[in-house]
Amino acid sequence: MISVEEAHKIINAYSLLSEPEDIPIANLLGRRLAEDIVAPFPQPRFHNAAMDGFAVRYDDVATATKEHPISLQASGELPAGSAEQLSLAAGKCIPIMTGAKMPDGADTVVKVEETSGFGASEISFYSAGKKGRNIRLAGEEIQSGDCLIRKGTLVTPAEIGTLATFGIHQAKAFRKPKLAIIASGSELREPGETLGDGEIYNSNLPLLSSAARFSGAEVVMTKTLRDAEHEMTDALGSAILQADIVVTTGGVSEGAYDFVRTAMEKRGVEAHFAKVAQKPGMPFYFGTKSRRLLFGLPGNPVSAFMNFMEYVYPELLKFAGGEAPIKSQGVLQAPFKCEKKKHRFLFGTVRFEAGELRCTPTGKTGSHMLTAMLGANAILEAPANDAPLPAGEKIIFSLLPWAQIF
Ligand SMILES: Nc1nc2c(c(=O)[nH]1)N[C@H]1C(S)=C(S)[C@@H](COP(=O)(O)OP(=O)(O)OC[C@H]3O[C@@H](n4cnc5c(N)ncnc54)[C@H](O)[C@@H]3O)O[C@H]1N2
Ligand code: MOO
Repeated sequence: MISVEEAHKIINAYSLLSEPEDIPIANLLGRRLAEDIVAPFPQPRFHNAAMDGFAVRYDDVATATKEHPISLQASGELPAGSAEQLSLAAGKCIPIMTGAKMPDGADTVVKVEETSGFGASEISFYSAGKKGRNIRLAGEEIQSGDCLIRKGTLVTPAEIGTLATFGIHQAKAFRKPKLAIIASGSELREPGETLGDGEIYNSNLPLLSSAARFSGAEVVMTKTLRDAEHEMTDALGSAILQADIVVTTGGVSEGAYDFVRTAMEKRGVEAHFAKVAQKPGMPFYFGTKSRRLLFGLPGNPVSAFMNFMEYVYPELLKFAGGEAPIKSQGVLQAPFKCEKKKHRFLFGTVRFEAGELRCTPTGKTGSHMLTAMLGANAILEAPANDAPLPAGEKIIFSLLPWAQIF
């Protein structure tokens, strides 16, 4: 049996990173970038008007007031998008719209509200504002060649908008992992079916498939098997063909019908460990085969879920160019029952109250008690300890990916 730290160390040594691919901007949301994005031109690209109004030489209107307006002759017009490079002569003004290129010789834009308005050949100016006012200068936001977005960044609407601003219609991004999930257990029936004596519903498949989607992974195969070695060997064979990461639940401990380890061996998977000193989730297999990671999770739903979040979820994120989620610390509001020789994981709640993060563990501690997860927003954890951690002690927690601190 190895420790949680050792299990992480071994899995980390086999972490996968997908090969980058060119992705059009419409499909980039939620992906991690596999390249730095560099500004192909300055932003703004050219000096342009920030207001609809008149391009002027400031000195021509410097003393204008409502009581003593100054009149200038209007010539030409500059709507946004105009390629014309006009030149402003002294004593004149040019009507200009927001976003239009500044004419040569102009140093200020007076907005139309501070004038007699568009449409006449003679314009009265009622105020000049400040020299340089209402002009967006070329490069004031970004210089050509500046790094806009770093490799590894998760693409959100902010990145999509920035790429579009610079006319970038595709970028190199990491592929999302393909995940296969296999549930084994002759006692399992699917929700919607009728239960026979001694049977239970298969909660692990829907539980893990739905959790996986929050990582961005693509679930390419789900299968439920009876406890028969050839069924597991066949399913592993097709999972290895289709998926980057394979997860099984059940059949991984000491029972007479626990075939995961032997089926993995038959498929030529190299085993790295099969037991971790933790509760829940102690029977836990990890193996690798030709750029595939294979996780044999225990059948108990809480155990399967805890191990999925602790070990598999980070690998799904890393495959797609991300990083393992960061754990935080809060203050216990009730005692946390530790295990003497095992690392303990429990569902719990984290609230922000009186300036601190307050953590309360669930009272449902059994690894078959999946309803302990209802209302939980975090997984709390503590290393092996002879006594419970008392209220007031610090406790480590991981926020569930779909939850918030309340
Ligand atoms: N002699 C020993 N027995 C057990 C040990 C042990 O070390 N020695 N470990 C116990 C622990 S801890 C766990 S956890 C379980 C893990 O066992 P398996 O991974 O082999 O899982 P199964 O025996 O197939 O199932 C365990 C439990 O979970 C239920 N189950 C299975 N699959 C599903 C599913 N898809 N949806 C809902 N529930 C599921 C199954 O009916 C069992 O009740 O082993 C202990 N035993
Ligand atoms: O490792 Mo098991 O999950 O304690 O029931």
